[in-house]
Amino acid sequence: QEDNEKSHSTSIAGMVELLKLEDQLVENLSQYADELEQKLRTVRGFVTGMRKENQLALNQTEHYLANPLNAFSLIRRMQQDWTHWQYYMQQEVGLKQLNFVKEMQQLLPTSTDLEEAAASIYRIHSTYDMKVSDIVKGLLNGKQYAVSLNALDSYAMGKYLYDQQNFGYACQWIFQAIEWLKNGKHKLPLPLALDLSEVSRLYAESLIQMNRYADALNVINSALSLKTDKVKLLLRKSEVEHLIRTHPNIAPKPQFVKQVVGAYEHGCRGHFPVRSQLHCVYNSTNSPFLRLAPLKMELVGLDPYMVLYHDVISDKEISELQSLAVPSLKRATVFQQATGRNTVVKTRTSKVTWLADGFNNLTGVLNRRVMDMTGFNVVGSEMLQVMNYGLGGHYDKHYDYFNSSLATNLTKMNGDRIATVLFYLTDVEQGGATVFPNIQKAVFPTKGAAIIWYNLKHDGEGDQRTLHAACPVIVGSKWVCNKWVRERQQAFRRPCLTTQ
Ligand SMILES: O=C(O)CCC(=O)C(=O)O
Ligand SMILES: [Fe+2]
Repeated sequence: QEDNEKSHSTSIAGMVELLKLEDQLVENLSQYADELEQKLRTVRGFVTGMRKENQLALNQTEHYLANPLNAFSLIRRMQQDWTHWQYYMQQEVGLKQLNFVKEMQQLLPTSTDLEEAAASIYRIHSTYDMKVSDIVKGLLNGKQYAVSLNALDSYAMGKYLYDQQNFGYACQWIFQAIEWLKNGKHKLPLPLALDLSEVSRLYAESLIQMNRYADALNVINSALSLKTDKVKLLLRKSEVEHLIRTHPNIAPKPQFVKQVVGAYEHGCRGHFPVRSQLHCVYNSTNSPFLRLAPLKMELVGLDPYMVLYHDVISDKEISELQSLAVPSLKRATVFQQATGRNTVVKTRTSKVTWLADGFNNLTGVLNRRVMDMTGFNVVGSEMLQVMNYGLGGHYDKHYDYFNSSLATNLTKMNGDRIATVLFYLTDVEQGGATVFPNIQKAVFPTKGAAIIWYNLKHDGEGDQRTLHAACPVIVGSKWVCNKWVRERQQAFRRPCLTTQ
């Protein structure tokens, strides 16, 4: 992915500018309609008058022309007026609006944006085991929304999956597009009209890819019975008939790539054992401050050490963090051991910004709170990272610690990431859990909470049980803020809670 790609779909907050742009484009099209209407009204007005005069004359031709005023006027208007009309008709209407649309093209989402958006819908679909027929109707993970997808949306999904050679799922989406088009109720307006024969052809191609030649032939035949462009269909039809003759006993390929439902998916779907609420305590010991203002702490696990604090960041602090972050959100990257560089990857779709410790009062306050919660010193740790997920936003399974044998200079200086502190800045309506598939723990975001875990074992080696992921968001704008606490400063601080 190019650096200049905006990656529109990877953050909900970042997509707000698209809505504003859409507003401008709709207003522009409305002005275009006004201009057309203005011209139309002028023309219609004249036609009425001209036709009246002309009809009057035609009913009594010689009598009409016998009058010198009529004769003169006829000559005059025929000599002059039609030249004016010719120029008037030639004048282009709405040039200004046309230029505006041309100018805005560079700000519109690219084909890469559309692919990413389609990949995200597919990710939601497969991670949560939904049905395409439900999704198009706005039924997401068992919850009905007043939203649906039209034929163009479904076709775009089908086309994307076809290009990904994911033919079984492509078929499901294309089928929905065909149903939509056949159901005459929803007619798409002309400039956007979808050609049913084109859609049927893609459906047939997907079936052919799955060796379902007879089904493909049925689709082609049914498309041929419609008033559509038939040439390509007829050509393909004879080829499919040939395939059927030459492969009479071919077995259809399995409709779907076998998807292993692993611990990760189970966690995302909320199928891990529920945490017992028994381990809820007030922490008033980590720092002198906590003696005055104890924090609600829920023990998630002892080994690896993992706690969930409730109500540790206020709504006011959250909105300040968000407004600080919005202007500088950039697509998140992941450090690649192979190249030693941070790179945009498909496995992490969100936008982030970093806030230096001394950025303002709030960053100072939050860093002190991290110290209170963890008992760790944050000097030499990483900056606060504020993150907003987008459409189907996720972060695939990963460790937060570095691979120590390939340590970077930064790691060497301040040590590895001994602990992760993850503030949840929003609730997430559906999806978006943080899951630890190796230890069967899942935490669903609650606004104001923060989860903390240790990434390293006592010997400083990475603890593989901390493998974790951010599940795809289904519905919601998920905001988090994290702090990676580095090892170097913590020589005497690691609390004795962990036993090893
Ligand atoms: O957003 C989440 O739930 C987890 C984020 C995460 O693991 C990370 O940013 O390293
Ligand atoms: Fe992480």
